[in-house]
Amino acid sequence: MSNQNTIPASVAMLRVLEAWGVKHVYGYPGGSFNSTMAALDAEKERLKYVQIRHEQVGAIAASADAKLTGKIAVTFGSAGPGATNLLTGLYDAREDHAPVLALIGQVPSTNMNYNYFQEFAENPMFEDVAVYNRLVMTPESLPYVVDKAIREAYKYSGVAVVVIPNDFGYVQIADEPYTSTSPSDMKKQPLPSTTDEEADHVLEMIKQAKRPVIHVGRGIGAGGEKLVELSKKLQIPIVTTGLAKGLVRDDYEGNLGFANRAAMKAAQEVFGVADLVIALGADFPFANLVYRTHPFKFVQVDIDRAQFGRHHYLDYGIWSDATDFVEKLLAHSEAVEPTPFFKAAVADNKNWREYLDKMTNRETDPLEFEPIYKEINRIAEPDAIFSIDVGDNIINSFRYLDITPKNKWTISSLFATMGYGLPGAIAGKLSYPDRQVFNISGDGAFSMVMQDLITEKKYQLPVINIITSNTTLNFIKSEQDDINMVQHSGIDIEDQDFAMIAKAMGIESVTVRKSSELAAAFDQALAVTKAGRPFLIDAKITAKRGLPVEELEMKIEDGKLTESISANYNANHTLPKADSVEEFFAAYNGKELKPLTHFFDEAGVEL
Ligand SMILES: CC(=O)OP(=O)(O)O
Repeated sequence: MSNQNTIPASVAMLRVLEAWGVKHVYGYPGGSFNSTMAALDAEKERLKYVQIRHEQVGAIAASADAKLTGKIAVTFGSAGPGATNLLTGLYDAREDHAPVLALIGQVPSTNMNYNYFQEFAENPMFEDVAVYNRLVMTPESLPYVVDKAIREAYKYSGVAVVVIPNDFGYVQIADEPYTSTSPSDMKKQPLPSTTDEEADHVLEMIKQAKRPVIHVGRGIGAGGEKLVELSKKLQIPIVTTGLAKGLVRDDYEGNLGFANRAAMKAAQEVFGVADLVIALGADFPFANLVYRTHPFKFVQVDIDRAQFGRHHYLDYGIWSDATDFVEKLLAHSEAVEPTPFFKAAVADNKNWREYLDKMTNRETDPLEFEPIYKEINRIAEPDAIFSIDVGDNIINSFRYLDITPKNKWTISSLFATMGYGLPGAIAGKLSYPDRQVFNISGDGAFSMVMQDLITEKKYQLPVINIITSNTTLNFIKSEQDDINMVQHSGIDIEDQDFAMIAKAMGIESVTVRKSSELAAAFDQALAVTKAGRPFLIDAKITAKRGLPVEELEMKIEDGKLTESISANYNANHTLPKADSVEEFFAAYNGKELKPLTHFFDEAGVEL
């Protein structure tokens, strides 16, 4: 090595990240991470260190970054609490299949196994969350292990963990590239496709069905328009999973939206009468609730055969890319005459979407949540990025936010990590500095991470933060309602003046209490963020529940459809009582809403 240039092992490691196109890393320093901190300083022209104020925020930001970009995102924490604080964000990444690299500080190798300050066996803790989980054993292997970790994170769309004894980072090693990234690394795997026989088999099943429904997930990718074509051609309504929102355009009359808890009425009702469900690139975590309500034939199309039968026993499984499946069905099928069932589904959908429009256009004093979404939609640019926190905003944004494939939006879908909105928005703005970014958070979720508003200030990230604040964990309150808890418990939270908190951090802000104040607040948010500064709107809303369409139950017996409200709903002591479906709708401002039975009768659907 004598006549060869050398560099610190930690610098060699960061150069591996740079070679993989990493532009920033999220973390907070600690003594056991100082060799990497020194390297981050040395490499600061090429790799930005983003100083978050809690490791959990860094790990969630990395998860959101990877979900938004599809590329490896990096976070770090030092030994002990720095490492343990990362876990929640790393699980978030694991559950949503995001490639994330976590660099973990460890005490110097010379002190390991002496119960040294902040020392603990870190790898066992990360065993469950990680697809790759290694302790670096020599300084020379540090950059290699990190390169391998990135490859594994990409391969398995998961979390790779590298634990680094601090002293190794200081050791001079040969100045070599340590990675050989090439365009091939980013090549997409060839996707499985649908055979002619499979397409014909499913078309035959569709012909035999009276009420087929397509349940599409994000596996449809860019194939939304093709799916719309198929839906029209075969007269099959589309129900989406939450994550497929925006992939099939909302203004298509046959797109009923999503079923179950965060649901649209027509989707819930039509799903409730389906006799054939085609799950298309969909991993639906509420399948146990929705798929098991009544018998139907089930076709599953997925690029991962290991998913077959995961949510429902299969009548027919096709190992295929979703869009390829749609294209094959288009090529093999003849157009179907308009069917009464499809007509009824479309009319039901129209009735519901008109109700949603009405709800956003109302004047409300005190403020209710729906008009806020009207304002967001008004000022949102066509390619805006939305980071939405866990809680009612998930349901409400599914229902009320206008999203097209030009937008990006990110949520914590399977892990449902409260405190996701703010870190997600930080990631959005760092990775897409030219795009408008919204953070939409409830007061409970926001206050779990609000110290990191200062990060928006520090890096001048012009995020529009909207805090829907009702001093209640409203989503959890609904869950308590749904199990008829006699007394709500633990869901009241103290009011906080978030606008004042923002101001104390040097961030401009405003408090809104009625809908007539919204337009001015959102205009101000637009002006301030266009000038390159973050803004916060503290929207003091009521703690009302949106119409819980998941309480609607369909039954077909003796050739007759009946629709009712679940017995559970009416046993509830806190929600508005309703003796009929019509009364139920009226209790939620929906006098004009009609049950599916009405649309079946109108269209002459024969059962
Ligand atoms: C988790 C939760 O209940 O959040 P929200 O109050 O925003 O619905």
